[in-house]
Amino acid sequence: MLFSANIGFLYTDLPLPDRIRAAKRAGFDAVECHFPYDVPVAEMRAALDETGLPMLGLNTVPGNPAAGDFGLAALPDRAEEAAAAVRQAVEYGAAMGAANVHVMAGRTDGGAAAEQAYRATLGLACDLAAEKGMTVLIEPINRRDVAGYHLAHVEQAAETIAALGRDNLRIMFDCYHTQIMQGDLIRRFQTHLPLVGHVQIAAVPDRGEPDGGEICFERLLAAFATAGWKAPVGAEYKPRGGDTEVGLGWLAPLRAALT
Ligand SMILES: O=C(O)C(=O)[C@@H](O)CO
Ligand SMILES: [Mg+2]
Repeated sequence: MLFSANIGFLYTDLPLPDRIRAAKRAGFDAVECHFPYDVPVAEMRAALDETGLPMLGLNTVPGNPAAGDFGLAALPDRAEEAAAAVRQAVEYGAAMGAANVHVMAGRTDGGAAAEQAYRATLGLACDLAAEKGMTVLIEPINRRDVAGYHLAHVEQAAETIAALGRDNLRIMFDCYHTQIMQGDLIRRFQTHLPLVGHVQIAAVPDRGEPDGGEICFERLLAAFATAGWKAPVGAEYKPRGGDTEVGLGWLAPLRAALT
């Protein structure tokens, strides 16, 4: 099993390009990020070239987090901002060599207008991403952490993907969020595997290192591998002690157990 360091949550004491270098030293096979936009893309590219790590993805900007925004794509009255966020993410992502762009939906009332806006933004994202050979990801996010998030269930993501009928639209299967909202992770993953573009893990409920809580990662990821998952799994957790290096004791044993 291969692992990707999510440098949005890991190594947060370092500048982003140095987080890529730290991930390489720690033995990760890939990296992924959240919002790299303040860093000149050439600096990200240089760290990726130097380490040889693939960049799996980045997020569209969330809007104004201080005002409670957690994405824009499904907000009917923010369509222009959502489109600009998509253009920015595809452009930056392509320059960095990223494989995927995660388009963040935002908090909505869950009504038809929101889903219509969401599909319109995703259609644009798929068109732009296709020109760069990139895939668009949509991620069901738990509503305990992000109340009102438009996309919270894997089946809803599958419905949206079916409605759009695009080849480059996939699910970000984040086991942390889906365990909280729905559970039944192994069956749900097997059922939706053809639609899954990326997998992420963290302990539940504390979102710490994947070495405890209510998920047995060894058995979960063994089942994912048996189902056919070969791409890296994203380590998207918040180190419990704050120090990423100190908390990395989970990586080698989990990798060894899965080989
Ligand atoms: O919160 C998550 O889970 C994510 O994967 C992020 O991309 C959202 O910021
Ligand atoms: Mg995630």
